[in-house]
Amino acid sequence: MLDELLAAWISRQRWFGGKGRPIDELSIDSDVELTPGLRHLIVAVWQEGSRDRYQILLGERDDLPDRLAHALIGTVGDRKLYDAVHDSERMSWLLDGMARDETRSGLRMRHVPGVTIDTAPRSLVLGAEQSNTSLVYGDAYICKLFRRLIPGVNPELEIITALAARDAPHIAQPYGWIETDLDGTGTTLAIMQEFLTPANDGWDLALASVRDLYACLPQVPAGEAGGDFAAEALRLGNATARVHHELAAAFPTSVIEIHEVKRMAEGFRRRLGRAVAEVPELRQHVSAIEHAYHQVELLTNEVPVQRVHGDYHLGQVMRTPTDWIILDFEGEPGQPLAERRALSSPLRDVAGMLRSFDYAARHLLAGHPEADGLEPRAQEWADRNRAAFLDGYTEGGGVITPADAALLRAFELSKAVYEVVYEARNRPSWISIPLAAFRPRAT
Ligand SMILES: Nc1ncnc2c1ncn2[C@@H]1O[C@H](COP(=O)(O)OP(=O)(O)O)[C@@H](O)[C@H]1O
Ligand SMILES: O=P(O)(O)O[C@H]1O[C@H](CO)[C@@H](O[C@H]2O[C@H](CO)[C@@H](O)[C@H](O)[C@H]2O)[C@H](O)[C@H]1O
Repeated sequence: MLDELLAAWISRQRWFGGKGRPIDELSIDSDVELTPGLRHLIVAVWQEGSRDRYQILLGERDDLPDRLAHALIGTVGDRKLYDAVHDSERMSWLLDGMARDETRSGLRMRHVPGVTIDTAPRSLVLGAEQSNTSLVYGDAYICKLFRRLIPGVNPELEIITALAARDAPHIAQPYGWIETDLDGTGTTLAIMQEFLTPANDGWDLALASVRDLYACLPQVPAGEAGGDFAAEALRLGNATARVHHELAAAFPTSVIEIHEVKRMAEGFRRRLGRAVAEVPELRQHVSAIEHAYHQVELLTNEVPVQRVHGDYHLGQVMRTPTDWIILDFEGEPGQPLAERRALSSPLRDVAGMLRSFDYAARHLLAGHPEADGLEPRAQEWADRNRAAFLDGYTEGGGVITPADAALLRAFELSKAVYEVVYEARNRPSWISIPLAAFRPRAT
């Protein structure tokens, strides 16, 4: 009964990674009471022979107040069951637990040594388009609850604690975390960090700039439009290079020898093969993409690798009054943990952000009645900000040599392939944005 209710509910959640595929079965792997009226569930969702596990904080009440009506999952007996992340009373329990380093029903709640947690703030669920669920406590903390669980320490926790220990700039301070054992392995369930305020998401800032440019009549060059973003793109490039430097200092680094570079191209091809099988629109671009991947096989230099961000885009960076802060070092949601923690070329992150400038420029064109006329403006905005970001990256000490062009292009295309699948699953009306990346271009 509960499993059926959860299966129907989970498939509608923004953070559910298996959208677009029917759920064959949902089973409850663990169900523990944390405190009266609050249960922690780990459920296994079976789809087309594969299993993903998710965590759910399940609230139970006899009556559901109006403020929680939208969180209702269903009624079992005379109890209302609901998504407890929306219940600030129950969510105080997590904050208290981290403040006191408590362990309850197998959940270990911890704070970063030396930090004192204020337990007074009440939580609100952040309304962001997310692969997880974030609770904001007052204007002090943001606690990200990972929805899809993968056994092991989350790379984001690993990275931000290592960078904070080095007093690295451009990160949000970590304050606490929650973990449990999954398949016998300590597994991160949540991470709590400093809540940045006032601060603006890079995506929102970039879109404001693009809107300004489109609205600017008579048309002026992007650099002369009111909301030009290039100075910010430059600063962001600079911050990115500094964080790459810190990551290289905090974790081991290595190189991919020339004879192994071929394997990188094979990795790109495997992802392409899987993507084409899922999204047939990609098929017509395969030979152009393959051509770019082949250039990687012709590289004659070894490739330096290190820990990287892994899913770098404008939605992962925030501008505070003083600086750019980089968030969400957990890699691409949906990839195996080993892949997300693997050393990679920092060019992968550079490529991710370059793609994001294209996204910001093109996102307002999808469905726009004047899309054709605005297309050159979109290209101009993207080119200008991509170039500024690259300048900032090298100014900040990042290394991009002429020989890196082939690898950077391959990373960009591989990211676009990932994005096509991501959009097909999550936002089909956006799919034209990453598909535009496969058109021939000058740079
Ligand atoms: N430390 C923070 N301070 C303020 N806002 C934050 C912070 N961390 C994340 N956010 C907001 O939450 C959004 C989603 O966060 P993110 O870590 O990218 O989650 P997800 O991995 O689920 O996408 C960000 O785009 C940003 O708007
Ligand atoms: O932020 P997440 O870790 O959940 O990342 C996933 O979702 C992103 C969308 O929210 C997605 O990013 C794509 O869309 C962005 C605009 O919404 C754009 O800035 C990015 O360049 C583009 O890749 C990301 O790929 C996905 O992993």
